[in-house]
This record gives sequence, structure tokens and C-alpha cells, in this order.
Amino acid sequence: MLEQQLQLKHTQLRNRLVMGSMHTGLEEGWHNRKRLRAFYEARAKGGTAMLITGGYSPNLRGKLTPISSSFNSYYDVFKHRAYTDAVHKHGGKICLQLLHAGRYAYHPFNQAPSAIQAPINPYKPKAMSLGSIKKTIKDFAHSAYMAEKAGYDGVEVMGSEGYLINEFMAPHTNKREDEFGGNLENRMRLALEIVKAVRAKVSEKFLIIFRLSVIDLIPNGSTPDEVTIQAIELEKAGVDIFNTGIGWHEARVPTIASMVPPGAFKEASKRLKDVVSVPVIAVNRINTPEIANDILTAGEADLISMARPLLADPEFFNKYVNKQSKQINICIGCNQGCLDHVFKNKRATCLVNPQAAFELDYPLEQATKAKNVLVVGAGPAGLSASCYLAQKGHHVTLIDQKEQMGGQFNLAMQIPGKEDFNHTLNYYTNELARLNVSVKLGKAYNDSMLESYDDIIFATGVRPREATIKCNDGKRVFAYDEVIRGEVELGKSIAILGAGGIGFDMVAFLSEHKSQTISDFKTQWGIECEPQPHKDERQLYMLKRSAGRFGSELGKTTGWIHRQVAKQHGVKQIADCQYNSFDKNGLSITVAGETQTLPVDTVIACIGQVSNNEVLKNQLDNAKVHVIGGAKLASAIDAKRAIFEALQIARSI
Ligand SMILES: Cc1cc2nc3c(=O)[nH]c(=O)nc-3n(C[C@H](O)[C@H](O)[C@H](O)COP(=O)(O)O)c2cc1C
Ligand code: SF4
Repeated sequence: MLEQQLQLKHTQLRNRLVMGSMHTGLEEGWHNRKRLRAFYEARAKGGTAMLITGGYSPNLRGKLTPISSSFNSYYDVFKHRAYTDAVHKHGGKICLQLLHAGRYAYHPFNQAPSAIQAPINPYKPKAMSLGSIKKTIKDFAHSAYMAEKAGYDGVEVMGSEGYLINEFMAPHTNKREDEFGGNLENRMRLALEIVKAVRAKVSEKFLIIFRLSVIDLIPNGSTPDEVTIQAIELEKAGVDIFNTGIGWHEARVPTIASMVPPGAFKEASKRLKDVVSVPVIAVNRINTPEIANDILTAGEADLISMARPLLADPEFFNKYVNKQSKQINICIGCNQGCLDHVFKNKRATCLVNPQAAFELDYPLEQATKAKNVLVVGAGPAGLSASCYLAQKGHHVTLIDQKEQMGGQFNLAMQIPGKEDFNHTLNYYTNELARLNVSVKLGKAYNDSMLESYDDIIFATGVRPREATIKCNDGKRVFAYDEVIRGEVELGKSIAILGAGGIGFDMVAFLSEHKSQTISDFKTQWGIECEPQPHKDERQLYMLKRSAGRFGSELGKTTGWIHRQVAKQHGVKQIADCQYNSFDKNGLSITVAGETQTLPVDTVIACIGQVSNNEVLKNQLDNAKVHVIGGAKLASAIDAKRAIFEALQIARSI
């Protein structure tokens, strides 16, 4: 169980929860030092047993980007003392991750075992010379030595996800003919020499965690048998704990997005556990105490890594151990606030917790005077605003003209792969009760309410934009919300108008897309990893007015998955398209000047939203009226912005 201590050789972990490595964007330079310290401190204070920092390169060439962080000097030692002290003060342990990016390094000086370019990087690597390999081994050892000086309890050597060490292990990227390439013994030599060199440079009590790629999910990666041998040899070389690595960054198999069922990769940790005698950490999409405990009690791992779940809630462990699990703000795997930010060189944060990595920027202070606040609308913006305001000590009333709370959350959680939005709705429902928010459903706003409150927040959300297509023969264009709510009868040949997030969600919904787990890849483990095509009952078309690529506005880390789902289900996509009319023969469209009729029996509009803000038209000049979320701007459904604005408005009242 999560609360059990774990005695390592010389170190005791106070429980089984590890914060997985996360590069937040606060690591570089000196100016964000206090912010990063506050970020780590909050997670240590929240009860997490051990934190692993984001990846730091042991040398210049291994940096992920030219401005990414490295760790190898006394300047770094001095800077990092602040982090290790803050974590130790709260009884936690902290390890530094050493990551050499190899051919994923996004700069022209990148190096790899062989000069084979990664499909996700425009920079072709140079094959490393023997001298360069030896120097890299020394650099890892030196960084570990410095990490111990900085007060770290250990290092995690990053040997997975397709970075340098992993590239040496896999025949896919290692075509060397010297002692570091060819047979398995040679391919794993770099990993083993790094571990031995680190062990020789640090004290006996200093932990070495190795993140081992258990399943590469690329063609010509390490086979399961090879992984077994790698693990056994690495343990002999001095590894104290194994962390599980799943899939290279270039793998076309979802490994962490919301479409991945929680706990999907526990079998990978189990495979490691079966062959080593040191503790093993399970990873990826373990987002509730229940899933964590199932894995621990089944003996599938000894420790549980949660990375994003600790962005979503730094108090995860304390809430669990104090029997307040219902109060945990659960990570929904959306990547919108965290990884999608990192890929845009923005600071990582969290959709459901905009204070993550902004602890010092957006604190929520207690109100000096408790006010009466009315929140209108119980969707993402209204729910979160009510909770933040009540946390500050205000008296909050939340009304919604509907009989059900949740707004757009209710639609989102019906989409395959977005079921976890249910967690967020449950979280807010529980918090409203705990914080004594007065909730009145089925109650519409009217101006007579203005008198009774000090402040009024309109969070009335959005409704679907209606399509203006001429319809004949009793046909009608359906709105996406009525389709998701099951209010209309659908045919077998369906045109989806719009190729934004909702258009792609509609594809997953109509094709009843099923996410795959690691079991589906069992027979192909390490050999062939392309998901198998599905057999669909319905023919779907996806149309958009603009020219260009479908799904170009989707998030970097999930857009490719949505496009892959559409491909798997044989969705026919037509861009640069004008919609003319819809009748019993189908949908008339004009593409590149030519008019044609698509043989569809159903048309669904996923063409955006309009704000539901009519009720406040007369009140815009009123100083006590505030508008947030979709009611303010309906350009796209955006729960991240809604919750962020809710936090900001609560901070200002
Ligand atoms: C913002 C962010 C940055 C990350 N940076 C690193 C990193 O530097 N090194 C690493 O090994 N993994 C990194 N990861 C991956 C996580 O360690 C973890 O494997 C992944 O998020 C899945 O676990 P989770 O479902 O518990 O979040 C990062 C993840 C996120 C969300
Ligand atoms: S942004 Fe989404 S995936 Fe990232 S931590 Fe928050 S809830 Fe989880």
C-alpha cells in the first residue's frame, strides 16, 4: 500500500509515492530558482516520499536544446542546495535526473551512437567517437558526484524514451561496429559503464535509479529477452532502483495521453520486477490511490511514480493518508497544461491546477473581509471559481438554470479517452460540499439578484454555433451536443463539419474508439507496434472550410493521436470545402470550384461555439460584475483558460 515505508540499503523512504521526473521550464538560469524551490517544496510537504527532478544533461552536447539545463559545476551545486534543503526540510528525498538527449537534442551539435536522424528532429546527429563516449561516461560520473555535493539523495540515469543510452541499447539506432555496437553485450556497454562510473564516484548510500526502457515501441528496438538481460546486468553494476521507461518519443503508440487507460503499463514494471531483486517503480497514467494500491498489492511494483498527478495536486499523498482521497484533484491525462506547454517553451502547469509551478506567482490568500459572491453557471469556470472563492473564506452561492452541474464537462466525459473529466467534476462536487458553497440548480439569473451580492461572476459558458446550411426533405444539421447526449438518431454515413478539437472528438465518439493497452501489443512486443485498423460500421467524413492540414491546431502531444484515430477508422477528410445544402441525396459541397454531393445521411456541426452571455448584456458596466470562461470568449472550448480565469478572479476578490 502507498503508505508503507520502504527500507533501501541506507535510505528509508517514508512511503511508496515518487514524483516522476518533470522538466518544468523553471530549471534554466538563476532567476526561477525560488519558483522551482517552491514547486518541489509543495510536493515534499504534500507527503511525497521521493522527488525526481527534470532531466539535466551531464554535458553541453547532451542538452535537449541549447538553453536547456545541465548539471556539472559548483555553480550548480550552490543553486541546487536550495532544492534539496527544501525537500529534506519536509522529510522527503530528492534525486537528480541525468539525461543526455542523444539524437533528440534539438541543436546542430547533437550526438548519437550512429548518424541516424530521429524522425522528430530536424538535426542529424554525428556518430560519437570512442573518445566522446569515454568522456560522456566520465561526465555522467562527475555530475553524479556534484549532485551528492548538492545534497541530492541519488541520481536517476535516464536510459529510456529514446535518449542517448536507450539509442545505444537498440539495434534501430546503434549500427556501430566497435565495442559499443553489434551484439547486446556491446550495445549495453555504455549503460553499464555509466552506472559503474557513477557508483565509483559517489558514496555507498547515494542512490542510483536507472530508468530502463522496458518496451521501446519502435521497430527493431530491444526485445523482451534483451531487456531482461539489461536489467540483470545493470543491477550487478550497481543500480539500486529501476524505474520503468515506456516507448520512445518517436513511437506512434500513445503512452501517456488520456486515451491510455490508467494503469495500462503495469505489466511492464512487473516484467522488471520478475528479474531483479532491487525495487521497481511503476509509471505512466497511475492517477488515483486505488490504481496505485492495486499495482502495489498485486506485487507488480514496489514504488509508484506519479508525475502529472503531482502537478494536479501536490497534496496527493497527505489527502490519501488522511482518508481525504475524495479531495484529490486528479490528473486527467489531457497534457494541455503540462507537456503541451513544455513543447511550446512555456512553463509547465496544469489544466486542473493553474497554481502548479506558479506557486509563488498565483497564491490564494485568505480574504481580509468575507464577501457574498454569486457565481452564475456551474460549468468548469463557475465550479472552479466557486471553490477558489470559498477557499479564500467568501460566502459563495452557485446557481445554474440547468438541473445538472458540469456544463461542458458532461459532454467531454462521454468521449472515448476523455472519461477522466468525470474525476474533475467529482472533485468539484465534493469540494463545493466541503467548502459550504450554497448550490442552487434549476435557478436562472435575474437582475433582481444584483442587490444581494457584493460580487457576481458570470460563468455561463458556451453553446454550439449553428450551421447555416439550407436543408430540404425534412433534413436537419445536428449540433454536436445533441449527438453526444444521444438525443438524435444517426445514420450510417456521417459528415462532420469542422476539424478542430470537437470535430476529432466526434470521430472518436462515433467510431466508439477503444484505447489499446500494453496487452494489445504483447505479441508484437518490440517487433511491430503499429495499431491494427478497426472495422467500422459507419463511414465518417470530416470536412473543413480552410485549406491545409487536419488537426493543425490540436495540442502537440495529442494531435497526432487524434489524427491517427481518424486514419484508423478510415475517416475521409476534405479540406477547402464550401457547404451548400443537405437533402435526401446527401450533402452538396464545393471543393476547388467543383460541386459534388457526398452520400451522407447525417450531418453534424462541430463548427465552434458562441458565448451564453445574453443575461448580462445590461450589466457589463456594473463594477461588481465579472465575466470568465466561455461566456467571455467562445473561440474554442477551453477548460484550461476557464479554470485559470477562475483562479485569477478569485485572487482579485
Ligand atoms: C511537463 C513534463 C516534463 C517531463 N520531463 C521529463 C524529463 O525531464 N525526464 C523524464 O524522464 N520524463 C519526463 N517526463 C515524463 C514523466 O516522467 C512521466 O513519465 C510521464 O509524465 C508519465 O507519467 P504520469 O502519467 O505519472 O505523468 C515529463 C512529463 C511532463 C508532464
Ligand atoms: S494538464 Fe492535464 S495532463 Fe497535465 S497534469 Fe494537468 S490534468 Fe494532468
